[in-house]
Amino acid sequence: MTAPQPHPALPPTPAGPPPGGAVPALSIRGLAKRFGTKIAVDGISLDVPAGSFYGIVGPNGAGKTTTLSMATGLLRPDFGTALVHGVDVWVNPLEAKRLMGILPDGVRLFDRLTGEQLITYAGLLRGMDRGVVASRVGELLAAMDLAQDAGTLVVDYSAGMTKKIALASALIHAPRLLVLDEPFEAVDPVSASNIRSILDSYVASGGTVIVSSHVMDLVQRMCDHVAVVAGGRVLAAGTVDEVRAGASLEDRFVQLVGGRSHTEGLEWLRTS
Ligand SMILES: Nc1ncnc2c1ncn2[C@@H]1O[C@H](COP(=O)(O)OP(=O)(O)OP(=O)(O)O)[C@@H](O)[C@H]1O
Repeated sequence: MTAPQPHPALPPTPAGPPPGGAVPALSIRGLAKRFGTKIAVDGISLDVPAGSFYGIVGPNGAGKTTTLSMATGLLRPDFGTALVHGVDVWVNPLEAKRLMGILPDGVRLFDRLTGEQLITYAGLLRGMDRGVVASRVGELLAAMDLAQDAGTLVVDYSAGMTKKIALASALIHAPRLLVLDEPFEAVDPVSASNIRSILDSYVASGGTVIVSSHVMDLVQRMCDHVAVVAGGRVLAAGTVDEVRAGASLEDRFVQLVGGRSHTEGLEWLRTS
C-alpha cells in the first residue's frame, strides 16, 4: 500500500512541526480529491493546534466531509498528507487511529445491535479490557441521556439518538483527537447542550475537537479556531476572532463565500 503523494502544484510539506513548537493534533498538507471530473477537495492545508476546539464551516458541497474523511483514514486522498499528533494517517493507520475518535457523517452503524452493545463493540474492537468497557459504557449512556434506551436496537433510534450513540462509540477509548462531522444535526437542544459540556471538559482536559457544522452561531460560541472552506479550498483559517475580524462569524462567512444577491425566480411560490 503506497501513501498518497504531495500535490504537484503545492509547495513541499514542511519538515517537522510548524514554527511555534508544539506538534498539531492534526496537520494536513495539500489534500486533494477528485470524483470523476468533480474536484471535491483542491489542495487543503490546515494545522489544528493540540487542545483546540476547531470548527470547519462551509456551504453544502464545500468539501468538508471529503476532507475529514481523508484526514481520518476513511477515504484515500489523490494527493497530500494527514498527520495526527505527528503520525501519518496513511503510513501508520493503526497507530493514528488509536489516537482518534471519529463521528463520520452518513456512515452506517451496526444498527442491529442495541445501543449498549454498539458502544461495547466499539470498545472491544479497540482492544480494551472488558471491565473498563462495561463501566465506561454505563457512564457514556448516562451522559448521552440514553440509559433508558440502552436495550433498544439502534435501527429503532431516532436520528438524534443515533448521533449520540455514535458519539459515545467514538469516545469509549478516550482518544486524544475527536473528529465530529455534523455532531449536532438532528440533536435536540438539551442533548446538544449536554454534548457541548462533555466536549468542553474534554478540551479543558487536553483533548482536541474538530467539528464540521453549518451552524455559525454554534461554532462562534463553541470553537476557539475555525476554517472556512468553499469549493474545496480554505478561504480563511485561524482563531475565531481572527477569522470573524470584528463581524459575526455568519456575516463573515457570507462575505467570504458569497451569498445570493438576486431574489428573482420562484414567483409561482408566492401566495399573494
Ligand atoms: N463519493 C462521491 N462521488 C462523487 N462525488 C462526490 C462524492 N463525495 C462527494 N462528492 C462531491 O464532492 C463535493 C464535496 O462534497 P462533500 O460531501 O465533501 O461536501 P460537504 O462540504 O461535506 O457538504 P455538506 O455540507 O452538504 O455535507 C460535492 O460536490 C459532492 O457532490
